Amino acid sequence: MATRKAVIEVRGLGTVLGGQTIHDALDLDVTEREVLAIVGGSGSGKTVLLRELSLLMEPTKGSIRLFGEDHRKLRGERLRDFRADIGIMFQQGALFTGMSVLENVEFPLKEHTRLDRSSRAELAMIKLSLAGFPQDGCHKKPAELSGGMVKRAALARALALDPALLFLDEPTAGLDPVTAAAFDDRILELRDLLGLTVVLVTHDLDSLWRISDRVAFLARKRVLMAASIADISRSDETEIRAYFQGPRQGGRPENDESVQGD
Ligand SMILES: Nc1ncnc2c1ncn2[C@@H]1O[C@H](COP(=O)(O)OP(=O)(O)OP(=O)(O)O)[C@@H](O)[C@H]1O
Repeated sequence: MATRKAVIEVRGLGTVLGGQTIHDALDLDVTEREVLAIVGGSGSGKTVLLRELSLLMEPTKGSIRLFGEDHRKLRGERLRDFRADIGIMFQQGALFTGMSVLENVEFPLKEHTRLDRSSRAELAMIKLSLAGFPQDGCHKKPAELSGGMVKRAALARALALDPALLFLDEPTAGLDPVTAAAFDDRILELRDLLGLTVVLVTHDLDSLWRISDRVAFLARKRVLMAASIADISRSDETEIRAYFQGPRQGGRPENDESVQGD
């Protein structure tokens, strides 16, 4: 099988925020069409890492190569182009509350393309449909939507510019298990259909088993281990054991056949 290209290569990343070291000498690779989940205890720096990988925040040290390009060389127009190739779904959806769902999904198209209004609306409807958002709800405001619908609208907006790379911050948080599983399945379908590379932060163990190809476990300010969820959950590292065998996790069978390898 042909080797897959690296989409993200992180080397020696360091982050200091408010005098506190969050990451130190952190390395991570993500390959094309991979679903990589970032996990770790609260405050281990998952969201900060996601923001750095998605070019929303500059690390203090080290390099992030995206599609082979060093983030430090991305400026002005080039940075704008790169940002357009990245879809981000924030934790609470981060939809504009004063706009309808359709206007929210149209927004990036308005910012980054010269499409006219009707073409924008047409494309936005396609993205909403890809995200599984019901057509008849597209004129609703975010406050009128259920949690699951907010996530789907936010996903549609993240897909607006046909990104190659999709970042999801706790996509299933706050969803009931059935809605969460349906959302996970949608992510996998989109990965296959659109050839996306997906990086997500999650605390949802069901999601980890269902969709991740690999899991990067953050502890001691770095990626302590990056491997399949089956391997990670069997690790002897103290932090990993504590995380997966904590009182709320329940554990998983040794040979869970629903798990798909690389
Ligand atoms: N803008 C900021 N300024 C100062 N400190 C920050 C800033 N953003 C995050 N931090 C700190 O960085 C650390 C890591 O935060 P982060 O949100 O990445 O953690 P996390 O692993 O995503 O946690 P959780 O699972 O609880 O969401 C925390 O101690 C947080 O207080």
